[in-house]
Amino acid sequence: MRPRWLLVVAGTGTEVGKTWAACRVLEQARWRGRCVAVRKPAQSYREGEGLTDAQQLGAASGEAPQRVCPPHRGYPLAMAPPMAADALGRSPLWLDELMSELVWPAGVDLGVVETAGGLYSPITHDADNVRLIERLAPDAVLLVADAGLGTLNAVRSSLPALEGQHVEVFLNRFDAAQELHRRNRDWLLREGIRVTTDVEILAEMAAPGLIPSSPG
Ligand SMILES: C[C@@H]1NC(=O)N[C@@H]1CCCCCC(=O)O
Repeated sequence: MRPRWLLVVAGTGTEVGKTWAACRVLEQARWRGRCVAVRKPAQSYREGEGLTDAQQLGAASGEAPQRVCPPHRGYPLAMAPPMAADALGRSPLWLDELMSELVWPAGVDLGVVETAGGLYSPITHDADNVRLIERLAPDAVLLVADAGLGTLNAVRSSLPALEGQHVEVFLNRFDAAQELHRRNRDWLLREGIRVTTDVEILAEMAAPGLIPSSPG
């Protein structure tokens, strides 16, 4: 059963803070009494280096990590998941299989899918995250980018890959005291890009369908 609102959390690259942002969205929606669920179709990680993405996301959504990412889709090697599968001698990943494993419980208000790596990073042997997002046909995409130097290129080169999607850009690690951060935000806004730097309103931005319209 499809969630009422399906949000993809994608990134301009790896380690820009996708998991952190996804956790904040899930927590905010839960605080508002919404039923949430999160999926990471495949993940790779450095073994012994803290919590995996699925563990962090599960803590935020209240789900077991193995429901967030099936254990056979977890690769203890920091590479794109299909590359890690090759390197570990495990079977190849196919988009159709990942899609069929994405199962949602009934009655979910907000379903979040977190991608792995940047938009053009391969997620399976036959697809990158752009294709995964096309197949998911989400209600919105939260594109997470770092707020510092390189932001303009990272955001502007990612957006064409998301043509046709409703995109909200979140500038992570934004520091209003830094002129570069402020100017990056203003530059993107001036180009008509929807940008937020405020983590407190992330869920409202990324999932406006969660806020019930007032009667009358
Ligand atoms: C280690 C990170 N964890 C995860 O699940 N995905 C990241 C992997 C990023 C792969 C980037 C491949 C590339 O674009 O070169």
